[in-house]
Amino acid sequence: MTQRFAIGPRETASLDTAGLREHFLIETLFAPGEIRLTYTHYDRMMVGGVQPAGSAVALPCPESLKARFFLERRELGALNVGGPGQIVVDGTVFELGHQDCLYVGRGAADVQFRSADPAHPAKFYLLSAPAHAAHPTTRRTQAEATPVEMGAAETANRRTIYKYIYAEGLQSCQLVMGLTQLQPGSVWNTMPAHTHDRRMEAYLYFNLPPGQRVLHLLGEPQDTRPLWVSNEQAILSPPWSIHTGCGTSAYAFIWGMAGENREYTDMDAVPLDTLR
Ligand SMILES: O=C[C@H](O)[C@@H](O)CC(=O)C(=O)O
Ligand SMILES: [Zn+2]
Repeated sequence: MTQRFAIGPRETASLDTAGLREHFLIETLFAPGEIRLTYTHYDRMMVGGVQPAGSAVALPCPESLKARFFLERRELGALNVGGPGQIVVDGTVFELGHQDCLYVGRGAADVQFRSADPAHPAKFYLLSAPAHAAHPTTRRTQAEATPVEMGAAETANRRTIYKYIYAEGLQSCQLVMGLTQLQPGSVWNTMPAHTHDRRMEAYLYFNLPPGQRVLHLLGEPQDTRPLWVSNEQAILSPPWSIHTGCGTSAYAFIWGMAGENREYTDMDAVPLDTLR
C-alpha cells in the first residue's frame, strides 16, 4: 500500500510537473491478479483497484490500519469498469456487470473479488473511507443509477451522470460515488469548475480510446495546474482544489468523495472568468 500525505495550496503551487504527479496522480490501479491500494491523508480516503485473474483476490488488511480486518472501521465502494465479476462478502455473492457498483458496509470481515472470465477480467475501482456505523452491503447496477443529462454540445460538455452512493441512493457514512460518461464529441468535464472544501474528491479516468489523453486541471481556482492523465489512471483532488478536465476525445470517469456530507449538489461553482 502506498501513502499520500495531504499538502496545501502553497506547497502545491511550488511543485514542478514531476512533483505534481507524485502528489496527485495514481498511475497504476489495475494489474492482473493484484490489488493496489493508496492511503491518502485527504479525509483518510483509500483509492485502489483490483483486477482478479484466474483465482479470487482478497481484500487485505494492511498492517498500518491497525485493524483486525480491512472494514473493521471502514466502508467500501467498488465500481466495476471491466468485464463481469463477483464480489463475495462474508460468503454472500454479488454479481457485478460492467459499471455496476457495490457498497460494502463496516464490519464485513471477508471480501473476495473474482472475474467471471479471466480473459475479459473484472476491474473493480475501490474507494474506502472511515465509517462510524454499519450500513447494509447493497448493490446498485448502472441501470438503477438514474442517469442525468448535463451540459451541451455547443460547450463540448454533454455528459451523462450516474449516481450510485449518495444521500438519495445507496446509504453510507461518508462515501459518495458515481460515474460520468462524456457523449461523443464532448470533451470537458465539470465545467464550470467547482470546489467543495468540505469534501475531498478522487477521479478515475477510463473508457479513453487508445492514444487519447485527458488534461486534468487542479489547484486553487486562481492558481491552476495541468496534469496529463492516461486511461485508467486516478487523480486526487484536495478539498480546496478544483477538479476538471478536457480530453482529446470523449471518455468516462468515476468520481468519489468523503467528508462532511453526502449531498451531490454541495458544490461552490467558480465563475469561468475568474479562473487563472
Ligand atoms: O462534486 C461532484 C463531482 O466533481 C462530479 O460529480 C462532477 C461531474 O461528474 C461532472 O460534472 O461531470
Ligand atoms: Zn466535485
